[in-house]
Amino acid sequence: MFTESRNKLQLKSPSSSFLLALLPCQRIADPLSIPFPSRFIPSSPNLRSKLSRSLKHGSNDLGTLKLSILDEETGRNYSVRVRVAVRVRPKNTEELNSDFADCVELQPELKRLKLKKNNWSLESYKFDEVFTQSASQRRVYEAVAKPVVESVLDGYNGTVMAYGQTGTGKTYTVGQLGKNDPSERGIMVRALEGIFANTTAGSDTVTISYLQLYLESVQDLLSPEKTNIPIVEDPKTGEVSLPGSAVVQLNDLDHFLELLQAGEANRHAANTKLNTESSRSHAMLVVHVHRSFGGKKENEVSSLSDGTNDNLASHHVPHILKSKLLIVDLAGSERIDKSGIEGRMIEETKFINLSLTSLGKCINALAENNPYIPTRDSKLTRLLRDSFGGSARTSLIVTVGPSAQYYSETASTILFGQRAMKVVNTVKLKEEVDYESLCKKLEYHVDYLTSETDRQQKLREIEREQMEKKLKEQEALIVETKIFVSKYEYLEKQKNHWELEAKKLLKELNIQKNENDRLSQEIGHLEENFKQIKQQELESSTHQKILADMTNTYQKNIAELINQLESERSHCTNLEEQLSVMKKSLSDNIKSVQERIVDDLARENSKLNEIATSKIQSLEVMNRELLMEKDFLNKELESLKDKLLDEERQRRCLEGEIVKLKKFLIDGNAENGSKRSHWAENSTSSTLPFENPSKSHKSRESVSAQKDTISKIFEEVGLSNILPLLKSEELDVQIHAVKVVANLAAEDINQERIVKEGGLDALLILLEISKDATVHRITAGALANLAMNGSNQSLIVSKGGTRLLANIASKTEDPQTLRMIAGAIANLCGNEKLHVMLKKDSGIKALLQMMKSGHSEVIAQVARGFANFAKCESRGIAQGYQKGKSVLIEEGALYWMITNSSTYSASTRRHIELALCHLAQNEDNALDLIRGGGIKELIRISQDSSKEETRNLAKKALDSNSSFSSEMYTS
Ligand SMILES: Nc1ncnc2c1ncn2[C@@H]1O[C@H](COP(=O)(O)OP(=O)(O)OP(=O)(O)O)[C@@H](O)[C@H]1O
Repeated sequence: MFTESRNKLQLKSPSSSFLLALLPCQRIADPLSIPFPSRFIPSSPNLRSKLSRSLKHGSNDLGTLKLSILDEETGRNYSVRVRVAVRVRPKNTEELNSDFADCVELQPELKRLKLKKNNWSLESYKFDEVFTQSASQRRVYEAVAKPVVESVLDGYNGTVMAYGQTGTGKTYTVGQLGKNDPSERGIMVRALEGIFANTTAGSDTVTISYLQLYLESVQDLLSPEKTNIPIVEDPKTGEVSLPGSAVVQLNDLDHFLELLQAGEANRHAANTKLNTESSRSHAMLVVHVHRSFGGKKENEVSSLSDGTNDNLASHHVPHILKSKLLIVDLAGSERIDKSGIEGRMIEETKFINLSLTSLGKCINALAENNPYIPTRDSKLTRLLRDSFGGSARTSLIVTVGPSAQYYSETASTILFGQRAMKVVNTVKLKEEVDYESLCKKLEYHVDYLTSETDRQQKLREIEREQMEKKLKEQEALIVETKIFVSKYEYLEKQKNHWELEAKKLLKELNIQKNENDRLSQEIGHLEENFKQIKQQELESSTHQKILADMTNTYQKNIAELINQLESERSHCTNLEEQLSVMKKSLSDNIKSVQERIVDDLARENSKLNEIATSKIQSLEVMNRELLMEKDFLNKELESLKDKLLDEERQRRCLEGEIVKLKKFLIDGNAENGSKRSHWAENSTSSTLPFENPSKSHKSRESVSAQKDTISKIFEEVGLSNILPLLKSEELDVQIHAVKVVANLAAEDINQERIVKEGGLDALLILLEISKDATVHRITAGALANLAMNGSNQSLIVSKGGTRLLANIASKTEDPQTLRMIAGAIANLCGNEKLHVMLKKDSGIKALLQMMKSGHSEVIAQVARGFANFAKCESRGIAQGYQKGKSVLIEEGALYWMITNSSTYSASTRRHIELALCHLAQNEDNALDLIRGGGIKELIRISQDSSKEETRNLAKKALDSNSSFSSEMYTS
């Protein structure tokens, strides 16, 4: 349960980075309408210096304390004034029964305390916060100590200290355990609660030491046998440490409560006239916080990676933040005569008053910019050296009693507080690179690339084997084709053979014909002979008988011959018939054989031709492909080898840079340290470091050189190496990579470059495929940042960015993600060329949907989007290239705007008012505005709006729009 709550708190923090990132675009819409979140640092140099100035000149609001966390030069070291609050203790029984009137009067709303000397003399003092007698312990913690604790979690040293006359409530304010009633818990317990809630067990460590300064001897309250512990000042950093004291690593809050109670029991206390439990020593709780970031451990999302500083976190370099929180419960100053003490207690009081006097002297010297600060006069001032005029962020609470009986003590406490308000510290971030984690990360990356190259090589091997197999198949096909060709040649031969056979038959037929002709001629001769014989018969009647016999013989011969002829004829006819049958069958045979052969041959031929051609072609193609593939594979192999060499080179280069950076940091520390020691050595004759322009300039140069080196490393790692990490299978790496890209995208100069190098595409793919809510939130933030750049806007929309953002918005309820998405779409609404696409890709619908989330920051972005959209539309109407009813009205946004124009925060209200006024400039929107009650709103805006420009816009619409005039006249 406990770990869970710690993680939950951590997850909130990264989102705040995008508040900063969104600012430049919001500035375009309406610079004064942007609310400052508590951890927000303005990016505008003017605004920053304005705020810084106002704080230096005594802005007395502890609520705005966080705004002073700005370094106009580096964002890492910065000057901040000691913050002072005053708390008045409720009257005790003695005071309630006494005749003394009150000498203090509070004006909490003005943060003023009036001190009445008598009825005629009254002086008024302004503090950063004043707490009345009824102020709760929680409120005191939140206003005084919480900002310091947050700063400690961010890597800066901090001090919270209570000062006041004895019995005025210092221990109550600081050290109260609240065992039975947690609402009574003092600053120490609440501070540790805050630290535990924002650190991760395992990767972060929290250790404490608890000490008291008694009779100028430092004694360990956790190990009381240790007395006279030496105070050691680091000659390089000036940091104070107590090497002999017990340092206990805390497990949880209960562990701390046990230690605190044990320590309290060892503290010197006594019963005096002014306080039955008067502390006779100054108690100091020292809390050391070490936080690791960017390493291999999970759940490391840090409250620090909020992009407010250009620190190692924003470069995704593993690093450790080391900071120290000092909580001091001073012993009370007292007048020996009034407190009624005696014996050893007089001695104690003298020591207490002496140390407090020397603290007062140091504060006076610092407040008056005195070059000599007498820190060595007492152990108390040596212990607190870093808290006043040093590098810690300090909050002081001064406690006073109400009674006029202690007027002079109260006045002295008030003056102490007033002087402390003039002291300015220069807080410094204590950040170290976690080289071990960084090296591990790089080694992991190299391993990954090596295994990836091996895998690619194996894939190429498999592909090559497959190609060889295909080649073998093609060779088998060629063999098959050759068989087909030889079959074709065999058929060709068959065809020739049958043609020769047909010619032979034709020859035989001709011979038979000639024989027939010869027989016909012979018959003709015989008939001629018969006619001659008959002639002779007529000429010689005597020879008739002979002739008759001869005739008979001849007739017989003729008949025989005729028979013979007949038989020859019939034989001939038979032969002719046979011949014709043969001829026919032969011609049929020849024809069919010829046809079949020709068909077969043609078919086979074309088939074989086709097969052969296609095989040859495919073989050629395959051959070419194989050659190309071989070339490609060779090139791939070469480029992979090159890549590997590049990676190796880059790794070596980074290692070199790390060594350089390490050296640089060591040198830088040494330089800072020597400066510090120089100041320490010369503190009697020189001014304070933050006030010496030349010294502070040097320190700025050193920090900016560090920053340059880190930027250089980043340059060398390069976007091209970071963008592939967006595709990492390791979610942690993916989240860190997208965070780096989002942070880079917050800078104007990076926005076009990220898109050019493929960052936009990578982010859109991530948004589409990732299922992780954190990735969605940071990616949407990165897109919101990129959408600030005009030339990126159309690319985001044309690549489907609006549709993806609308899709995520429809699936999430996380207000931070919705705020990023609404911010991105709001930026796109400021580009009139994209309005049609925004409507088409459901961008306007998504805004309307998100407004239902009810979350004020989301609604503020939605309202800004509507204002941007309406403003562009009204400009288009005025310039004549746009007409018709507003898309916002068509999509149904008007009713919400009219009914909510006076319900939300001031900035949201101003956006809605602006949107309504722009809509009212268009005649085509008039009817909808009238029907929806818009006239009433416009009249209200024209009178009440906090912005003159908006009031004038409303008046202009009401005056110039005839529909409004006639409607107003009628009603
Ligand atoms: N704001 C307060 N509300 C209720 N009781 C208070 C408050 N401030 C102080 N007291 C009570 O007043 C008494 C004196 O307070 P406390 O011991 O904290 O004073 P102190 O300044 O630490 O004194 P000393 O310097 O002598 O140690 C205590 O009984 C304490 O409970």
